[in-house]
Amino acid sequence: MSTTRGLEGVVATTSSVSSIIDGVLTYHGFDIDDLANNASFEEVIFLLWNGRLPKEEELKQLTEDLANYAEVPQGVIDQMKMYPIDQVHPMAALRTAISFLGLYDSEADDQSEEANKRKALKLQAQIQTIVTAFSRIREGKEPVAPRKDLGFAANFLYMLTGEEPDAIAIDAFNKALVLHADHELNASTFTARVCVATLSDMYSGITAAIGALKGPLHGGANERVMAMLMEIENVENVEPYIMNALSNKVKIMGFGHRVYKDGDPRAKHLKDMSKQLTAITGEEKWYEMSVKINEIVTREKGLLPNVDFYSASVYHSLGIKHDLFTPIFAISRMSGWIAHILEQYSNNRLIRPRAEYVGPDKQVYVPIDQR
Ligand SMILES: CC(=O)SCCNC(=O)CCNC(=O)[C@H](O)C(C)(C)COP(=O)(O)OP(=O)(O)OC[C@H]1O[C@@H](n2cnc3c(N)ncnc32)[C@H](O)[C@@H]1OP(=O)(O)O
Ligand SMILES: O=C([O-])CC(=O)C(=O)O
Repeated sequence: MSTTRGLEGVVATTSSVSSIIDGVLTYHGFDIDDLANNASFEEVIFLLWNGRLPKEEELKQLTEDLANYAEVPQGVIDQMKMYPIDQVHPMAALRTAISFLGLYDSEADDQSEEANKRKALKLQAQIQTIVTAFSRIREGKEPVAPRKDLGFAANFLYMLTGEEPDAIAIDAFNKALVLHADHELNASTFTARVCVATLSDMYSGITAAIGALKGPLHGGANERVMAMLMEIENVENVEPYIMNALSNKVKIMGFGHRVYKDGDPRAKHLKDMSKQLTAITGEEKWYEMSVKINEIVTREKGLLPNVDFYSASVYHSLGIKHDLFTPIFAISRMSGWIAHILEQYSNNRLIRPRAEYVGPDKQVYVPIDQR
């Protein structure tokens, strides 16, 4: 038996949801650059779930369905009010709330195509209601109900603040959602596929995926990038801070990638957005510091920024609390997780690799009083 640490380079499944080939990311064959510049997140959801772009009527229907399903059962809100708010990270809250949401769905274990389609819509619509409701509950505010006349990106910002967002914020948030929607067999998507390959239900698959996304080597890096920027404080401090971190073998969050070695194609979009948004807020220093960190880490380690690096200053500029950055990633990635779960169900086989045993051999049981 041979092993590959971290399964690097191992091809574990076929998929037609998204691809990374020669550093180019596509969703079902559409280049991410094309989608980031042109598509709404709703169009991307349709694309990931159906393998083609929607016609006008189909997009209208999906947008309406998402709005109609956006309200979460009151029990989920009431339960969130009982979380030990002071010590709960929003990703932990989200993981628990999504699992709890499954208890309210009488179709949770019905794996017919129609039931799975309804669950997909509910999960995609309700994840952002949960994230925004939790954010408000912990601030002692009542959740804001979703509005049927707002699109997906606008509804998130509206439910978070209770105020209608402006066009620039909606556009930026939409683009961020498009950029994060899917990414081949990343750790959380693989987790979701392993889970549902036992023929477990969609809520279990998504709950497992949220747990995997939460870690700092995956989606949890974006929040930590902002924490690093806050700690560094200004452009002058960047060089000594980063050099010191590197000499102490501290990983710089938002850099490096298992698959991309010549750069993450999503990062340039987020970098442009960071520049644009920090100019609007008058807090250009976050962009300038990010660029400087980028220069040093690339110069010293040859590492390039991944999707999590510039997204930090983008979300910060949109006025979003830093510990909501990873839940936002989950809101977007929900679309990809669901696409992969549906693909897994459609051609399922249990995922069960082997482990090469490296423990002791030929042990003999010794009664407890003789050990
Ligand atoms: C959405 C996403 O999930 S994108 C990734 C988000 N995660 C991060 O940004 C966290 C920081 N980055 C990392 O930890 C890694 O680059 C990963 C997890 C993304 C990829 O990891 P792997 O492919 O397993 O690379 P691995 O962790 O083995 O690193 C290889 C070498 O590069 C170094 N390295 C990799 N990333 C970094 C980094 N961000 N800062 C400093 N050094 C790094 C490692 O220390 C290691 O060096 P060594 O060989 O001297 O020990
Ligand atoms: O693909 C990965 O390993 C991580 C990543 O960039 C993502 O999930 O977007």
